[in-house]
Amino acid sequence: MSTYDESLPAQRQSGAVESAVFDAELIDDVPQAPSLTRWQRFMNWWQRSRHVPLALKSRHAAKNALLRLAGLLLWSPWWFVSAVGRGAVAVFRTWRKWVRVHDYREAAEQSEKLADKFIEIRELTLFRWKVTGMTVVAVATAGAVVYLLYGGRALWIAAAVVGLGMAVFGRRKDGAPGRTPTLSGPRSLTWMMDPQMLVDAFRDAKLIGKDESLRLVERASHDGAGWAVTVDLPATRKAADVIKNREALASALAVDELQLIAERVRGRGGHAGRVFLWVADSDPYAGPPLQFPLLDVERWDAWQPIPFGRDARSRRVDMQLVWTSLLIGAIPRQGKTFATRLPAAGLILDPHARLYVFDGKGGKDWEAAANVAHRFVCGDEIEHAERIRGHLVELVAEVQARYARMSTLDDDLCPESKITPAISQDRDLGMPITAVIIDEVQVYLENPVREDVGGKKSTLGAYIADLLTYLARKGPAVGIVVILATQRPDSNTIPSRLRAVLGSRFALRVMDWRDSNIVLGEQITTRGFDASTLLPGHKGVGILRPDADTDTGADMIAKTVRTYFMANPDWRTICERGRALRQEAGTLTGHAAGDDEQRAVDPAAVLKALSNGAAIEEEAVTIPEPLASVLDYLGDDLDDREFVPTAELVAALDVEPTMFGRQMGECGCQPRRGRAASEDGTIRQVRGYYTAGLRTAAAEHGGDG
Ligand SMILES: Nc1ncnc2c1ncn2[C@@H]1O[C@H](COP(=O)(O)OP(=O)(O)OP(=O)(O)O)[C@@H](O)[C@H]1O
Repeated sequence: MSTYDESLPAQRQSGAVESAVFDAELIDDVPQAPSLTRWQRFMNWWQRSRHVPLALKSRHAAKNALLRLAGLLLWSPWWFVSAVGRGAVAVFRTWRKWVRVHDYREAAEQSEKLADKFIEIRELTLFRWKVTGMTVVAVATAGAVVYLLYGGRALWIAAAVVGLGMAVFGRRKDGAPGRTPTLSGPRSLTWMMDPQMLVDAFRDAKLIGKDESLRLVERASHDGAGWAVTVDLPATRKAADVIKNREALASALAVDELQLIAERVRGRGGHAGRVFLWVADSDPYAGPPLQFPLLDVERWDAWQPIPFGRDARSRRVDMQLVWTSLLIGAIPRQGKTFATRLPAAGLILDPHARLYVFDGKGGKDWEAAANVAHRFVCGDEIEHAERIRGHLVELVAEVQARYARMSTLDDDLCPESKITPAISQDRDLGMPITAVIIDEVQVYLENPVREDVGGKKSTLGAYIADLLTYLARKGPAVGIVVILATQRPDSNTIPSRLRAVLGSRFALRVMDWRDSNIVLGEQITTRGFDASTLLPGHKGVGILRPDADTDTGADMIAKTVRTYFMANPDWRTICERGRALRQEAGTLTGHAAGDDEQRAVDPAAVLKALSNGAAIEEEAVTIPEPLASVLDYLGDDLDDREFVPTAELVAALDVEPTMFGRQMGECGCQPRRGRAASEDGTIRQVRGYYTAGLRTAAAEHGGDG
């Protein structure tokens, strides 16, 4: 999947460099292009010169400088008042400590000599109270004298001087803990005025240490519908951790996590510690639906990435279908069918593409595709599931035949034993790009009808899962694309062996983080992506995890995408256009051409293919650490014991307790209070893990629980 910006300027890497910034240091390490002309040389000098003020170097910088100045002026009274307030509190605290002889008292307490020193401390306290009283009287007298001699103005001047002193005393110290007090509301506005706010937010979110700082590659600036900034983390910190803990950073910046985009800057000009942050001014997924760009297109090439939606920064996100397969999961009414119809539309507009469309919902949503699909089944009865099984068996045989046919092609036409555009469009070879699109696939996968598969007892649903697994595993190389959509993304419905071979994933809102992991892949929540946190009102918004093996998915783990909207009449128009294109090209076949007859296939060959292709193999069980070690340690005790104290596990596994707790949480195991016998035999309440919870978590990760 690829993203590119049509409407916004690309993320700026070059640009002006600020000479002095609060706590942060600005750098400019992006290479400049070699100057050619005199004008370019002059501009080069102008941009680099220390003597030319930053604000004169570009219109953008001038705008930012003006905004910054306006901001400074606007905010300065507030800063002063709050600094004086902090100063007053600090002065009061210091005085209180002094008057109560705090340090002396503490030292005596620590050396357990408080009783001996009590009289001494009391005397000193009384003396300091007297000094305080005398000072108050002296100041009041001095105030009265000044007022009598010089009038009220002198008192105001004195108050201002004292206020200034308080402000200096109360100025914020670097690394002061806690949230930075500011006016409520998003703090993105303040970034550009005060990079220290950003540094504080990183500290508050525990992404950098108390004594660490950020290096701003470029000062925060307005970019599109939000504020952008690129920062370098301290040497020991990783950009991936910022992405992972985006929610904490969003909280520190007081914005919704959907508004905060954190991306790694990779390749040239990037490194493992460089993060690009973008905070949307408002909800980036609100507003009128986005129109599907292919509505205005006469035809499309299935080999081209298909427009799928836009990310928060309004950059287009495309989806490459050839070479991969797609799983779409969501709870009902979030836009699953609409999202599934987008890649389908791209394929429909390619007259060379062949479609197998199966709709388990049985409504009107896919009706129009019947006019263009080679195979079409709509309904959730047993007869529908059986017909689908027949069509999938036919397709498995077709995959085998394609492999056999490709092995006879010469190297010019087929250089890599893989389908090419030329092969897929050559009608004599009969290997068009073929998509199997199944909406509400769980309807068929859960079909309990008993089925005898090659002498083994199975169910119709399990057999369909095996066939789909084979197609998703072996099909992409010969031009088969599998697209499955489900409203029940749980591990029982979509077997892990099938999920494991579905390369691209798209999760609209789901019930909880486990379902999110099931659709998007294990551990994705720990990398900062959780589809259960998407908002119900955000129809059509989901997290896309592209196939890392495709060109368009190589550079990103996942991203939140707002899918294009294609209303039913537009969908029908696209299907009609697809039919007309096929009629013109002579490629209208199967159901759409009134031919529903299944090709004769050798069932034994299909069964052999399934077992040879290991489609019925179970996916390797990968239980993440430290859960795997905990299960290892408990062994048979997992069934015999009800509760294991955290202290016991920490000691047995020799791990750091805080980190252990966090990692167990990421594996889905939360510590609870339980009863355990201590060394002296007494029963005590301690924190630990119930073995039932450990078993459930293990099962979630594919173990036998
Ligand atoms: N990209 C989008 N932008 C705006 N609204 C959308 C988008 N996609 C879907 N919707 C809205 O969401 C509603 C539900 O969509 P859809 O029918 O695809 O949901 P679903 O998840 O398939 O539901 P079900 O599981 O009940 O079939 C639609 O009526 C549509 O108006």
